[in-house]
Amino acid sequence: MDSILKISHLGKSYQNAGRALVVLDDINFSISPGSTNAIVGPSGSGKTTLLGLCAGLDRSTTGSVELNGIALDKLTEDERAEVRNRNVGFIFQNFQLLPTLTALENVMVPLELRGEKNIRPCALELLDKVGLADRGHHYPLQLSGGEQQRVSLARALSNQPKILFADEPVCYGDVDHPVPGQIDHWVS
Ligand SMILES: Nc1ncnc2c1ncn2[C@@H]1O[C@H](COP(=O)(O)OP(=O)(O)OP(=O)(O)O)[C@@H](O)[C@H]1O
Repeated sequence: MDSILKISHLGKSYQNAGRALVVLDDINFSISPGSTNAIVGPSGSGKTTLLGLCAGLDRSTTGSVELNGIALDKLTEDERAEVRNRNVGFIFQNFQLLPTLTALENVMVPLELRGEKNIRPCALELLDKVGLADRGHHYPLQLSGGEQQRVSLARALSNQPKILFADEPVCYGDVDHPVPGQIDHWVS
């Protein structure tokens, strides 16, 4: 496969109080398998919007997204969710951890939703990979920003994604715990 992600003539507008705000207009690029890529731009330029479209979290206004050979624009919401489930890991800018669940439980949620077995040891192994095996019983608010981000990374890796999207991945540095080498494609 030439590209794991192919974006063609992508556009996105939001409607605010009856007025259209054009955030993305005619965006074109491809991401090669095995590569690490960064999307860089000023605040408000549309990076989060673009990542959401690439990951199939949202629909574009114009153009197309092809993820791992699948044209997302032609799919229903449920079909897109299934494609995300099988292909995508996503680390949100604000991590989106569930505040009433512990770090371990947060990582267990997607495993449980997929009906997997042995979810506790599996989630513990993922937390171990990001250096947080001993913090599984902590709630998100009891963790630092970088630790919360690593819990979010562990959760994002739980479906062994083919492509990992990370919104603002460098706001917390951690040289001791780089992203595990199992990820083939990394977009941030
Ligand atoms: N759901 C929405 N409805 C209306 N406007 C939105 C929505 N989401 C984003 N926008 C607008 O789209 C623009 C791009 O937002 P986006 O979050 O993609 O930018 P960004 O480059 O990720 O910004 P930052 O670096 O500050 O996080 C902003 O002006 C924002 O106000």
